[in-house]
Amino acid sequence: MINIVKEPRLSVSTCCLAPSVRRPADVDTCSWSGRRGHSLYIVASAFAGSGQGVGANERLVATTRSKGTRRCPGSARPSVRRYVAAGHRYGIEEIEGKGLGIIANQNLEAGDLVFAETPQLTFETDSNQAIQQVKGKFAALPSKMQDEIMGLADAWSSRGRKTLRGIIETNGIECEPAGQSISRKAIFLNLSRLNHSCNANCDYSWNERDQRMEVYAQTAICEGEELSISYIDIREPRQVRQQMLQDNWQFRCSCSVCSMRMHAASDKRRLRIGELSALLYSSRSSTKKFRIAKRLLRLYKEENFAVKSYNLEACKFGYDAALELDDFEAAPRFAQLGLRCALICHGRDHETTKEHHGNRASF
Ligand SMILES: C[S@@+](CC[C@H](N)C(=O)[O-])C[C@H]1O[C@@H](n2cnc3c(N)ncnc32)[C@H](O)[C@@H]1O
Repeated sequence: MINIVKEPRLSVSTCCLAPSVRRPADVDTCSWSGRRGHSLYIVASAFAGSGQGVGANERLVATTRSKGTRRCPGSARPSVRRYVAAGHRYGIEEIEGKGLGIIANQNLEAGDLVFAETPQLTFETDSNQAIQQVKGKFAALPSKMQDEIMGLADAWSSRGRKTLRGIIETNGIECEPAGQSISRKAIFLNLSRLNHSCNANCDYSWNERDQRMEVYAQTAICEGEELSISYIDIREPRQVRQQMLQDNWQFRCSCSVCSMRMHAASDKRRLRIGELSALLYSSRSSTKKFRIAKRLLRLYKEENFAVKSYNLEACKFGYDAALELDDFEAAPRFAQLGLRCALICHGRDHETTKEHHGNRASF
């Protein structure tokens, strides 16, 4: 999940689909005039049935929020109609200034699976033929699915005229087993509605066995709160983050971190976090890696990072370094924390979680 090479996590950022001038070509043979646009009539994609995702072609229906449930302080939202599938943990609705977004329909705990979704369109991003491949696959889809895909946001649309290329740039998301270079991306109908935050409360994890993307809550979330993911590596100061989001998704981020008036301390911390994270990979000394891992864990806590993939990375390095240093007190602590983070990021059955289970069990 972590890109050490600081590139956007969402969107297609390859030579084939994202040339140095990132704006997709105006003339695109797969252009669309936005027939349905941002309609609130959404048909969910097919799911490999965890019971927590939306079923294949299940229509999302309007509901109103149930009364009398726990609410987060300050999360009161005007009474809105939600478009949800009955019994699901989230709904899709209009969010002021952001287009559509996803809202929690119930209180969630860290590690809860919010939904799982199979991709509608996959493509290789390291192929010179990437855009042709996407167009070919798109053309082969049923027209209803083409409509659904063309109903997704296009950050590059001009006067409401969307292009397939713009939609892929805006919504394409990597789906590779952890640790592999990103060369396969996909379009998902529901996942694509998650907006960005520089301290997101959700993260996504590719489940290679079931060939589906899973979205996990990273912290406790109250009913009515917006669910968010991070489109970029957030270990950057505000100005860099804002520039990346503007360049790649055409919006100015006003998340809780970006809108802090006193952001100097956060910027300083994130810069340091970025430097230390890079050092984890470049350093050859186990002693140094061990110290960096511990320092990073402290900084993530101070910066209140909700997403646990960064902690998971630090735990993995810390655990390996502790073993190399024969530190049999620290190693199980890293293993224990790593397992907790893996469960929150990836759920029980993921290979990464099993690896951390193994580490924990060896003590
Ligand atoms: C992947 S889409 C997310 C869903 C989108 N809001 C929709 O209506 O389908 C990305 C686009 O959503 C909008 N967006 C995402 N996060 C945002 C944020 N934090 N603030 C404002 N706009 C945001 C931007 O227009 C961006 O190009």
